[in-house]
Amino acid sequence: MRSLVYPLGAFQQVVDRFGGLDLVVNNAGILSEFDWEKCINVNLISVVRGCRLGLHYMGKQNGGNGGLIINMASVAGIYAFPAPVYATTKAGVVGLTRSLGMDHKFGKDGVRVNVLCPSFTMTNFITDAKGKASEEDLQQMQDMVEKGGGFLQIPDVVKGFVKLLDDDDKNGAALEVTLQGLKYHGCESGPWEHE
Ligand SMILES: NC(=O)C1=CN([C@@H]2O[C@H](COP(=O)(O)OP(=O)(O)OC[C@H]3O[C@@H](n4cnc5c(N)ncnc54)[C@H](O)[C@@H]3O)[C@@H](O)[C@H]2O)C=CC1
Ligand SMILES: CCCCCC(=O)CC\C=C/C=C/C=C/[C@@H](O)[C@@H](O)CCCC(=O)O
Repeated sequence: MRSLVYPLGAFQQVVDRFGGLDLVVNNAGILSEFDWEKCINVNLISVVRGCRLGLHYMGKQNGGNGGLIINMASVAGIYAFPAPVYATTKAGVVGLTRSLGMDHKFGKDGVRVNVLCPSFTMTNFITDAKGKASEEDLQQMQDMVEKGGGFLQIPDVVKGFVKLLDDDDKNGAALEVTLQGLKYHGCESGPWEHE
């Protein structure tokens, strides 16, 4: 996903084979605090690229039928997190989603955009984390895991994903997934919205 060539080819292959596109999930993500530019490329720039391709192929203004984009961010994109660059990329994905989910954009392209923000989930991401951030920060993360009651399992995140598929009235919203359950972080209106 770090260049346009491959994803563009993949999107076009899907459209050619299935006659259209209904759902885009921008899932790829890494922890890489030392090679931080790689982290920004994979976690943020690639997600912008995936959203733009999804809007290109699904957008009604381009002859598409509308659709849904689900971006994978993290609770680290909402609250402070010991890996600052990783957190920055995830906060960027949350901001991107909220902005793409504005009503006037949906009115034009008919594409709903949401973001899933899980907490610590036991996947290869965790078992491969050693060396991707400082020992001190990784220890802080482990302390957070223990204070939070442990790791989510993949089915817990899937529940949040399915909720986003179903809730078609939450355009632009972020859905937080923790061991305490699912919680929407809506699109708080800005100061310009107030009378
Ligand atoms: N595991 C966790 O604790 C949490 C993970 N997330 C996010 O969930 C998403 C999925 O992560 P996991 O499944 O947990 O980790 P994972 O490491 O098991 O999966 C990440 C996937 O991204 C792919 N990927 C990495 N760089 C890529 C690139 N340049 N181009 C194409 N694909 C690439 C990898 O091949 C891998 O399949 C990530 O965005 C991650 O930041 C969010 C919150 C918590
Ligand atoms: C509260 C914010 C949670 C955000 C979680 C994420 O977005 C992804 C997690 C990012 C880094 C996690 C690193 C975890 C480090 C330690 O838990 C790890 O060293 C423990 C080793 C786990 C194992 O192999 O059993």
